[in-house]
Formats: sequence, C-alpha cells, structure tokens
Amino acid sequence: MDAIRVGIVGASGRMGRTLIEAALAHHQIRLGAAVERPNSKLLGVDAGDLVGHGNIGVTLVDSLDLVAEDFDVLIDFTNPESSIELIQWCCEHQKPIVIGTTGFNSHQKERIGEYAQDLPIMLAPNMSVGVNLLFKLLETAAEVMGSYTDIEIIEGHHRYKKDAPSGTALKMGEVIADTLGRDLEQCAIYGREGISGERERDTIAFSTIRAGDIVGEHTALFADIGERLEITHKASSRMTFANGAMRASLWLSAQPNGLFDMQNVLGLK
Ligand SMILES: NC(=O)C1=CN([C@@H]2O[C@H](COP(=O)(O)OP(=O)(O)OC[C@H]3O[C@@H](n4cnc5c(N)ncnc54)[C@H](OP(=O)(O)O)[C@@H]3O)[C@@H](O)[C@H]2O)C=CC1
Ligand SMILES: O=C(O)C1=N[C@H](C(=O)O)C[C@H](O)C1
Repeated sequence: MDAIRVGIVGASGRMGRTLIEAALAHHQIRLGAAVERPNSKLLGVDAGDLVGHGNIGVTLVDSLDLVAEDFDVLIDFTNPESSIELIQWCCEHQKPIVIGTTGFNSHQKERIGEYAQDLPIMLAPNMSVGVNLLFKLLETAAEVMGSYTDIEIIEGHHRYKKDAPSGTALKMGEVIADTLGRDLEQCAIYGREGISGERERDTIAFSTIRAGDIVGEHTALFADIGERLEITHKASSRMTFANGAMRASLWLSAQPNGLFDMQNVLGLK
C-alpha cells in the first residue's frame, strides 16, 4: 500500500500530540497538516518541534481551508461540536475522516450516520486493539452469564476528561444490552446516592472515576451469588489509541462511503 498523508485536528491536545508522534513513526504515513483552534498560542509552531522531534516543515494552522491540498485523511480527536463541523467540511472536500472524539448526543450520532452516506467515516470511542477485543468478549460473557447476573461497568480516566461515562463504557453497555435484547436507554443506571434500594436485576449500572493521570481503565462486572466475572482493560499509554488511529486511517483511505468502526478496521466483524 502507498503512503498516505494525514491531517490532525486538535494537534496540540493530549491525543493530538500523541497522534503527531505516531504519524512521524509510521512508515506508511506522512503528516500533511496539523490544525488547532484560531486563538491557540501554538499557531505557527512546527508540529515536529511540538513533540520534540525537530522541524518537519508542517506548521500548526487555524483553518482546514489553508491545508486542504496537504492531506488525504483527516484525524479528529476534539469535541462533539467541533467534530460535526469537521465532518461537514470533509463531506464538502471529499476527505475521509477518522473520529476518536467521544460524548456525542443521539442527534449528533444521527447526523454522523447521514453524512456517512456521502463519505467514508470511521467512528470509534476507543482505537486500542485490546478494547475492541473486549467488546467481542463481552458478547460471550453476556450470552453465558448476562441473564442472571448483576452487570456493572466501571471506568476511570484522568482529571481533565470532560465527558462521562466514557465513550468506551457506553459502548460496552450497548454491546451487553444488544446481546441481551435490552434497550440501554431503558436499563442504564448512572451512579447511585442515598436510599437507592435493592438492585434491580435487569439494570446495567455505570460508575465513573476521574483522578490524576489515569489514561483509561474499563471493567465489566458480571456478579452472581458465589462468583463474579470481571473483564478489565487498562491503557497505560495514549500511543495505543494513536497507533489505532494510524491503522484506521490507512484502512479508511481504501473504503467506499459508509460508517465504520474499529471492529471493521481490525476484521473483528
Ligand atoms: N477514540 C479513542 O481511542 C480516544 C478518544 N479520546 C477522545 O478524544 C477527545 C480529545 O481528547 P484529549 O486529546 O484528551 O483532549 P484535549 O482537550 O487534550 O485535546 C483536544 C484538542 O482539540 C482542540 N480543539 C477543540 N476544538 C477545536 C477546533 N474546532 N479546531 C481545532 N482544534 C480544536 C482543543 O483546543 P482547546 O484546548 O483550545 O479547546 C485541544 O487542543 C475526547 O473526546 C476524548 O474522549 C481520547 C483518547 C482516546
Ligand atoms: O478522554 C480520554 O482520555 C479517553 N477517552 C475515550 C473514551 O471516552 O472512551 C477512550 C480512552 O479511554 C481515553
């Protein structure tokens, strides 16, 4: 496969910087563009310098219009409002987009589905291989134990994370609910307080930890009287997500219009 050029939006963010490093290290990927917000103090800084790699001749700019000819696939790890605007731009310019942003509401998800009729879009709340395998394992766990156990999903992230529960935790809930024929909107419990009463068997409950520099930890708990199964994934470096985004970008560059996820990229479905 030929090398592709990626554009990275949110380039100076936690994921943005890691994505720049991953792109610079990948033999089939070139960093074509790096974009930040209009008021960013880092505009004009070289993307290679930003990550301690040395000058690569790609400076941070504040508009995709300035670099439209410089990349083949856009990578977006920003926030939901920004992502929707980026998808619209990508549709107008026919640039496939890899989206790692989380926290979309149902209306925004619907719009992404509509845009995907005219554009290849890869949307995944977690681009690590381990978490996408975990989604598969959850189907089996839910099939075997889900109907009679109490199901809890626990996630932990760094103090700066803005959305809760994490996109990954919500996807874990969706996978389990779908496998059990339940509607997550009807059976989800988001935290407990006070006299919360005995547990209702058919609920799927979420707990959230926000502390320090936790990169990302997710556990699904299937608990019966006498035994419990816990399936846990721990990310220790953002590079696992960034490498997933590189793999996804290469894969997406050869796809037709449509909405894909990381399981498509990894051949897990
Ligand atoms: N799918 C996955 O595998 C993963 C997903 N994520 C998700 O990625 C997203 C970003 O996370 P993280 O990197 O930690 O967050 P950061 O806040 O560190 O980075 C986001 C960056 O995007 C910039 N930004 C926001 N809006 C725009 C815009 N319109 N144009 C250009 N730049 C913009 C921000 O600028 P400013 O600070 O000025 O707002 C910031 O620099 C979150 O939704 C998170 O949940 C994170 C890790 C893995
Ligand atoms: O914000 C983060 O950092 C992460 N967000 C993703 C999510 O919301 O699931 C994935 C990862 O755990 C890191």
